[in-house]
Amino acid sequence: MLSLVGIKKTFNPGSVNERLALSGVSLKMQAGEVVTVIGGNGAGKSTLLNSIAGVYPLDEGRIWIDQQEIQQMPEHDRAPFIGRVFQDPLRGTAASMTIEENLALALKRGLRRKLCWGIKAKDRDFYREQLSKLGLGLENRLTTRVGLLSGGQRQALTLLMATLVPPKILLLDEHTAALDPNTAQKVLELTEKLVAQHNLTTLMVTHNMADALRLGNRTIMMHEGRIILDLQGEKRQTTSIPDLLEMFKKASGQSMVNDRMLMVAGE
Ligand SMILES: Nc1ncnc2c1ncn2[C@@H]1O[C@H](COP(=O)(O)OP(=O)(O)OP(=O)(O)O)[C@@H](O)[C@H]1O
Repeated sequence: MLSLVGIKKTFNPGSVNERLALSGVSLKMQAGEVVTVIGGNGAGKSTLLNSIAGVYPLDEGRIWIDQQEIQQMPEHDRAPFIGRVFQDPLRGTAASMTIEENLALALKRGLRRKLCWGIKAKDRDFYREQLSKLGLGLENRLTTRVGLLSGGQRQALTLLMATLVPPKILLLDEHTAALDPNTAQKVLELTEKLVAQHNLTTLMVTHNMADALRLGNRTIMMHEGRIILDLQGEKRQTTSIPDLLEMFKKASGQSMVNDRMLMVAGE
């Protein structure tokens, strides 16, 4: 379904700010597979997701989604089949537009036709039905500007928008990290529900080791731009958080340091 072969990316090559972000990443995912991604600061997790989304050109490597080779395809051409949710709740929605206008935009994402702003009664019924699944009462606030919503409400709406036209692949980049623990839990539950409902092939970066092992069916660990561990099946089911930290130490020769992970530990 998704296939990455030998992805390499260095930022600012040849300058004092040169940063090796991906040093030959290969990964194959089956349709419907949900892979959680963990690793220390600067391991290359976001760069991996950005490479799939086409945010910047790769130095080397090839990417296929289904039979289509996409590494040369510009970001906007990939957008119709890639859903994304970022850490920052402000990024996925347009603050000055209403909830229904945001949903109308999301619905047209997959269609190559001009935007038409007439929102019909039939569309509103559909939006209400979809919003009611979030359990946040947003179905009664279709004409509320999104800028007035809380971070958690915005992130739930972003998730709904990213999956309204089911994407071929869903990329979640620490999408609950900026939320308070209760809201983060609700957004995670919603994520599981939407992913299961559409059987979405998903890559989810998280700093939360428990979530990494509990959610989805496979966990990859990154370090210095490489995948150093790929856990699935029975082995994953019997792996604990201390096991995971030990595996990281063994594979990388270092202790895993991730500032957001430490924040969770301190809660
Ligand atoms: N746009 C960019 N310009 C320059 N350097 C970048 C850019 N994006 C990432 N990097 C660098 O590439 C490396 C990998 O960064 P990346 O954000 O992918 O790591 P990460 O695993 O997501 O880390 P974190 O958990 O800290 O967010 C880091 O050294 C980072 O500083």
